[in-house]
Amino acid sequence: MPSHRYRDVYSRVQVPLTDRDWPGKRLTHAPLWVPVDLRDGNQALAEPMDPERKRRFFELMVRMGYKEIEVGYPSASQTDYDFVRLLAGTGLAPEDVTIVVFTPARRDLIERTVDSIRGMPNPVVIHLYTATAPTWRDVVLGKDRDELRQIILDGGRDILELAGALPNVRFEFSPEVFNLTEPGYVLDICDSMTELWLATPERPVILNLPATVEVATPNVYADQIEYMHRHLDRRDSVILSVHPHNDRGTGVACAELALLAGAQRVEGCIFGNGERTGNVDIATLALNLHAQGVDPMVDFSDIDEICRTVEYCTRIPLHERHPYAGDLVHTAFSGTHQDAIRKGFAEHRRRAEESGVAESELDWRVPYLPIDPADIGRTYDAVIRVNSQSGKGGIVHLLETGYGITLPRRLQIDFARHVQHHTDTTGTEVTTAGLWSLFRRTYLTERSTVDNVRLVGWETTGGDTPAIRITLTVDGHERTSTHRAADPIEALGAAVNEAGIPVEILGLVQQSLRGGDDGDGGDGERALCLLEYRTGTVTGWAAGCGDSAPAAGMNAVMSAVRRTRP
Ligand SMILES: CC(=O)SCCNC(=O)CCNC(=O)[C@H](O)C(C)(C)COP(=O)(O)OP(=O)(O)OC[C@H]1O[C@@H](n2cnc3c(N)ncnc32)[C@H](O)[C@@H]1OP(=O)(O)O
Ligand SMILES: CC(C)C(=O)C(=O)O
Ligand SMILES: [Mg+2]
Repeated sequence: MPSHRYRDVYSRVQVPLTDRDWPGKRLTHAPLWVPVDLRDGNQALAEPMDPERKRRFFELMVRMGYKEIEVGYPSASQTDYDFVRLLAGTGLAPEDVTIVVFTPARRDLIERTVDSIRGMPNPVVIHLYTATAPTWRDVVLGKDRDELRQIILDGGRDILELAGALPNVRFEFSPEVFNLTEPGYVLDICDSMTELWLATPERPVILNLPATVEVATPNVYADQIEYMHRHLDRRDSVILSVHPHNDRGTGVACAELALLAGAQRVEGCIFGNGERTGNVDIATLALNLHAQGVDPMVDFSDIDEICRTVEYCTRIPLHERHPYAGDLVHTAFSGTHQDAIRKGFAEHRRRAEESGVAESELDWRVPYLPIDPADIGRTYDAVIRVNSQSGKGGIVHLLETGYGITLPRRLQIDFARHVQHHTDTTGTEVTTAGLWSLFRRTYLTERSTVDNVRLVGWETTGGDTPAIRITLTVDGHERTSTHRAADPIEALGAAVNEAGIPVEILGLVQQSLRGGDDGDGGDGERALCLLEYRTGTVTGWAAGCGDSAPAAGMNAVMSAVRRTRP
């Protein structure tokens, strides 16, 4: 790799701190969130959102409880301008939602931006940006440090002149590429802006410090933010905001460390759409807080609705492994994880019963699931799925949740071998219904075509000492025998032994069958008998279904008989 072409961040920008407080800090409350999906996210789409998509996205963010939303770059396109006008002219934005509009430092574009917000009943933030880093100054803008400072201050003055008197308007400044800008230079510009805009605690100025292109490990960004936090003038009149991108895949970490370092506000996109590798994902950030016991102050209780809307509006599908929200992130395929999750669920239910606290309110400690999927509106249906990586725990979980069957441990081990063979052979996942069907094919052989032993019928005979009469056909010959037995299952066992079939019943478990995907065990069967038997030195398992426990038991014995005869 031609890695020599790149320089480490320390030789590109001075990292201003040698001692720092942020490593000892903790996240204890949610920051101010500002979704920028309708501006930064939107400008990164191959097909920017049409008005209907913008509106749907906006309504979603309002429903979720965001109180400050960047809605567009009104001087960039008619769609963006019209959307801001729509908000100004309708009650689409609740009165407690602040509308942010974005503009470069160019008077004509600032004028258009201020035009767009006229009559807006909501609080408004006008967000001015200009890149400040050396490469941008030299290569893009062709300005030296002083000239650029002048452009920014001129832009700030234009905004003040055109919108300063509007009582509902506040100001935001972003030194784009803050993370590659000399700390002293960017600090001076930021202080000049808060002075120009007369920042006060009552009308604070937002200073938003972007990692426009992520270039360093998150600790470097945290140092840069802490430096600003410590040195900014009028600190109590500044809302310190961060805006990480995700070029190194560490946008979330940058935002979290920046919050430790003194940031109060985070701009990003729900699920992290945005230029290149995206803006920081504010859904992940919020749910990270939730998973630490901190209320994110945004409602993610219907994550599927959020996913559907974001996917529709951006036309970008969410990855199946996307933190918290992907289709597979609450699913375990691997055996030991499934085993742990199943035990965790059982412990959770038990603790809820014992404590009288609702399962949805109880402390969460199910292994491998960082949060309860139910918190974000997911069911437990897909938590465990079975393939060749799975073990008995997962298989048992699916049969338990799908059909209400609890397999005895030795049968779990026996059946897991059959499932393993099946999944290894097919190379595919097996569903709950598929497991049940495999279980039936393996253990319920009462309807086998190899029908050389059949139970014709049985009845209880009266008298002082009741007995049970069993009629069988064995290899085409009918034979009837009477047995003093506690129940018909024991009698049938004795009858088959007398017929020369050496099946010894070692034990049996009766269970009720609950509806699975196909409604019940099959053919209206409501009872299941699981039976362990021995023939010679070999032990095995058989099962029988029926509309009653005795019927299921008799069928289980016949399954065992047939399993011993080829
Ligand atoms: C990191 C970010 O996300 S920043 C936001 C980026 N978003 C967008 O660019 C989306 C919307 N942008 C647009 O629609 C257009 O770029 C417009 C309407 C703003 C401007 O369009 P145009 O006038 O055609 O200019 P163009 O797109 O080529 O922009 C480059 C010009 O803007 C200047 N410029 C770039 N940023 C800024 C800024 N913040 N303030 C002032 N001027 C700037 C450049 O120096 C360049 O000027 P030059 O033409 O004199 O060399
Ligand atoms: C806040 C602006 C300038 C931005 O989107 C960025 O720097 O990434
Ligand atoms: Mg950005």
